[in-house]
Amino acid sequence: MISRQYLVDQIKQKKSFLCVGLDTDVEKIPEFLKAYPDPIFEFNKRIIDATRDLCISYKPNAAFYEKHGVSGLQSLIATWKYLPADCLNIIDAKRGDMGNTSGMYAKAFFDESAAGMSFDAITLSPYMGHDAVSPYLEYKDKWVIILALTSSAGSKDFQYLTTEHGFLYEAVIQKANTWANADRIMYVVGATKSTEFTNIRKYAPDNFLLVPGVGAQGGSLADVCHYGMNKDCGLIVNASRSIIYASNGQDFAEAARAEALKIQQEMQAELEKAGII
Ligand SMILES: O=C(O)c1cc(=O)[nH]c(=O)n1[C@@H]1O[C@H](COP(=O)(O)O)[C@@H](O)[C@H]1O
Repeated sequence: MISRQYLVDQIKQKKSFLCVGLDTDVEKIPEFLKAYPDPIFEFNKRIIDATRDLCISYKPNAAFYEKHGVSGLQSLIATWKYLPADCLNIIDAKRGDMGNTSGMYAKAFFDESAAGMSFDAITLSPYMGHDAVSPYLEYKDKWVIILALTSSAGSKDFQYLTTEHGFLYEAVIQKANTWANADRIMYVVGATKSTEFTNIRKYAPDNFLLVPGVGAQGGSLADVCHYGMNKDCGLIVNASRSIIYASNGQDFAEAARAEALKIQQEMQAELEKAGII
């Protein structure tokens, strides 16, 4: 299991809290890779080889694989098998269904004997409540990552509705933190919402936060660190397109590395500034 302490140690060792998003779109990968039997896996493999020392996590987004049906599932399984064991490997599936069904999704992504994959963590929608999340938390060595305040424009439609516990996204965190095994819950907070991090930290002072939205979506890493970092860092910041599509030529893996290195160096400076390393 990737324990909380292991994650903190990895952050200190690699001087990074970067998660590379494997949102692998066949329309965007270099042409020459299409000659390989599994172009998606071939692309991911080279991205992983080029970035594994610079990041502490990878996050394949299930949609980019499911889109291709059976072959996409095969690419996802091959990618999972190749993901480095020292990284927190997240399946970004944003599932959330009633208990019985959630149990099936949990098996699919957590139990290798079912579909051939066993990710360390999964993203989940909290909308259907406790029974949508608890089947995943029953896996003692796994993390769940609950959508709290997303980076999307549509976050305003529901997440900012006011409840007796504050905004809905605040109510989500307060409630989920009361559930059994809540020590294995992380929350998604978009980098585009950096000023809200102070608020989020009131309810989730110690939880790790998965923060997408830097790079292509324009969120500021400096702001995320300023408002969201805790004493252990407590952040896993994802970038997908800005890294993996830095180039679509023969040099795509080197270009991805250069982009990841830029982010890692900024992260190192932030960790030093906070006295974490
Ligand atoms: O759960 C997520 O990872 C997620 C939540 C959110 O609020 N915003 C968000 O962008 N994401 C995911 O994070 C990734 C961001 O990709 P880029 O915008 O290309 O860096 C995509 O896979 C999104 O689906």
